[in-house]
Amino acid sequence: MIPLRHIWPPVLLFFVVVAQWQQWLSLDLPLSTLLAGGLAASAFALGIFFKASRIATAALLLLLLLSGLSYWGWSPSEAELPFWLALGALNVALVALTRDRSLLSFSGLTLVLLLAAQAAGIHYLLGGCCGDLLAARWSPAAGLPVVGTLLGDTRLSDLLLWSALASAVLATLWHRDQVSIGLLGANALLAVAYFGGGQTLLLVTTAISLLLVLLALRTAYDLAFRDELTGIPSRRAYSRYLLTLGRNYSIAVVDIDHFKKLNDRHGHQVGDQALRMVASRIARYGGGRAFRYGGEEFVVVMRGGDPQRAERALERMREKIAAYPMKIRAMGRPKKAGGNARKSRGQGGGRKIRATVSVGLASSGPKARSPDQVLEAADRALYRAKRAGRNRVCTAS
Ligand SMILES: Nc1nc2c(ncn2[C@@H]2O[C@H](COP(=O)(O)OP(=O)(O)OP(=O)(O)O)[C@@H](O)[C@H]2O)c(=O)[nH]1
Repeated sequence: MIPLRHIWPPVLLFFVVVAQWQQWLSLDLPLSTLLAGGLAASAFALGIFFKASRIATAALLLLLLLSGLSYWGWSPSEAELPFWLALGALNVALVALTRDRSLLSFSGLTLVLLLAAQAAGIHYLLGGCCGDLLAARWSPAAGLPVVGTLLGDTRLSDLLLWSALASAVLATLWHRDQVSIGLLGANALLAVAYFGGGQTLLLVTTAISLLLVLLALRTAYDLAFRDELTGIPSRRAYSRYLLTLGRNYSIAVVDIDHFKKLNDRHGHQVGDQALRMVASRIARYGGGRAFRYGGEEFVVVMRGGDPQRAERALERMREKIAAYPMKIRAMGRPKKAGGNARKSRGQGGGRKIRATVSVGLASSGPKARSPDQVLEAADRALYRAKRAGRNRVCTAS
């Protein structure tokens, strides 16, 4: 039986689409509104499917804004609109600071409920006791000569917007990933609507919806084609890349030497650290497109049939890896811990170790025509490099 959580995103999407369609027929909504709504709904559904709660929540906020403006007849005043835009931007930025999880989990649903309660509560307060707050102006830097002139009078919504932008920058520095950069972009676009007023709103919401869809697709691409540990393209990406090759190319197989020993001596975490270090150097100096083929094995594909050039690049890469003193952050638990495993944890942090690689290189030609044959020849060359003492590059004859 299909679990419930797999059913409700398409059902929700279906209702959103039907609602759009009905609205289109009955109210003659402009195509631009339908486009913005459709894109936001797609970003929401994709965010749910890929457990990208940051994208899904931002899309949900956008859907709420669009639904309010198009279906529920909400028409905020000139003082209200900037406030809601700035509050929306702050919420997007705060969500950008969180870690991705499923929006259908307990914490994800709690987040959605909190956002809904916040919107309802603030709407109620603005309609009742606190509407004057929107028009209030402060001079937070009064008395400070230069800063005071720069900041001038500040509204509540200004404060919210600056806090939103600062939080979005913080989220980008914290996560250093494309989703947080994308959400910073969404915040910048909201700032455009904030300063541009109601006329820019539809254009901005469409642009943000499109941005969220692209971010969701990029997330899906990375899930499929990027190696999670090292961040470089995976074996699946390698298979795809082969489809783009012409007649002349070289393939190198790179294998870390005595990696089992490194794992046993220093623990799996240090092994992972070494894999990341080696992967980044292969990607940088390998002279072609680098992929993690599996385990401690990498593949570099070089276009053009110049084996000498390929060999020079690989030789330089090998030297760079061998010369790099890798600082052990904190020693993990060795596999063969023996006695007290706890004692060994946390030791060795700050110590430096070095890893070396062996490389087998082969190029396309009369002997090896298909990529599989070239890879096989590179594998045999790698075997020779290992037998000859490791930490070297061998070329297929
Ligand atoms: N830390 C870590 N280890 C891995 C990973 N994938 C594979 N390994 C380890 O890589 C090791 C591969 O060992 P071997 O194939 O025997 O090769 P080796 O010790 O490098 O020996 P040579 O290739 O002959 O120099 C095994 O111990 C695997 O457990 C990973 O993602 N992380």
